[in-house]
Amino acid sequence: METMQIAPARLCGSIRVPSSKSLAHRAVIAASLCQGKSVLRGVDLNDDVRATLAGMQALGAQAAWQEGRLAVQGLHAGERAQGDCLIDCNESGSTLRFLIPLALALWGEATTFIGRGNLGKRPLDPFFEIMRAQGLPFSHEGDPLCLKVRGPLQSGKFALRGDISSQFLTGLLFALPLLQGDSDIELTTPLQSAGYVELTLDVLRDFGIKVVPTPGGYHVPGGQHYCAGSYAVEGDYSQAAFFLVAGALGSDVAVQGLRADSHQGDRLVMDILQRMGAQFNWTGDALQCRAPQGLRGTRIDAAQCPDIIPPLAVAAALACGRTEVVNAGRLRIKECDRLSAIAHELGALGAHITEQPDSLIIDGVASLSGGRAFSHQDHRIAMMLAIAATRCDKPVLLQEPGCVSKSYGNFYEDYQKVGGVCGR
Ligand SMILES: O=C(O)C1=C[C@@H](OP(=O)(O)O)[C@@H](O)[C@H](O)C1
Ligand SMILES: C=C(OP(=O)(O)O)C(=O)O
Repeated sequence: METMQIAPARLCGSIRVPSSKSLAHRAVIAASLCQGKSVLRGVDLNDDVRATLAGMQALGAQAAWQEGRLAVQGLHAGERAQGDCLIDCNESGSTLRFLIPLALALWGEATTFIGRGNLGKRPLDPFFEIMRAQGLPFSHEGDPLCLKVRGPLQSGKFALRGDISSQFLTGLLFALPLLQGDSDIELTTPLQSAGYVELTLDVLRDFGIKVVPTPGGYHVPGGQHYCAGSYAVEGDYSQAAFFLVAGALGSDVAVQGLRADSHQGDRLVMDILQRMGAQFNWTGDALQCRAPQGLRGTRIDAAQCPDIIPPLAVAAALACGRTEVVNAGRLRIKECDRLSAIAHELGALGAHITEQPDSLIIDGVASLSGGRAFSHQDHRIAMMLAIAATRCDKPVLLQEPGCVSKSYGNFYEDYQKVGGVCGR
């Protein structure tokens, strides 16, 4: 097992966060569905976005790098190669759940989705229900993932749960405009991770697609065409959260590349850290977080912002008093059981965390001790532990650090650039 030693060190300097993984997935998909050529600026080709790009290429899109920009030639319906299609999602839930409805809508033959890690164990039931209701054949093995599906998906009424993953809704919103008839999606349970659906609607609008929100869901006119254009992917708040938390814990890091008016749901990291006593300061596009009086515990609702809970747990572990992270059960169905991983791994470093079925109770301590900790092969757990190391008394010995490539391939380079001390 590979181990990285991360020595305690206060971070100091400025970093440019990678572009938003969520927006990059969406831009690549939308551009791939256009009839012409689109140019995407600022795409960070992490493992997940690479899987989405390769998946859209398997469905018939073409892509090439031109002077640091990604030129995407959309797929032409009816001109695709015939035969079965194989899509390797690697460990990306977004790729899998965004591309299943597209494969059903676009590909006449069978499509096989494969993947690794935890992906085969993450839920797909809302799509299974739709395929059953429409009489579409499918077969599924979870360990490792091997899902075979076959369209054609028909327009119409879709009843969809909103409280498992918003990614099912995003997948349908990409595919339904391509069908001949109109569709209506009715959410049968309240939508969680709703900010991600806002990002989907933003990108759809940018590529000329109309979706009409209705009281209980969405009306999606059929027969629409994605319009090619140029699109710039903004910086990622989910990744910035790690360095903003480091700032709140005494480091001096400026985070560049974020939009102050972003629609990313993980912008909530600023509101939550502010509630804990942190202050934010923008200088141009550089954002800095400080907490001169220290942090205090608070109540954090994870329902709309699951991805920022790992860094916020580090902030809470070192805050004064108790933090409750509630509505957090869905963290168990990510790349690992994140609720359990946060409690165990920060606990191994000296944090006081009690894990409950749907929540974490975190009682702040003055400092962490350091020691051996495991990433669970989950990028956000690895980055969480690196940020915790900035406030440990002794080094953190991080097992399996390489998983950061899922979303932030240069994480350790950036970490070292601002004075972090780590080596294999
Ligand atoms: O649509 C997206 O880009 C994402 C949605 C969220 O998933 P859930 O909707 O399953 O919470 C989030 O956790 C994931 O990292 C990215
Ligand atoms: C859960 C994540 O991504 P996905 O669902 O796309 O695998 C993540 O990036 O934390």
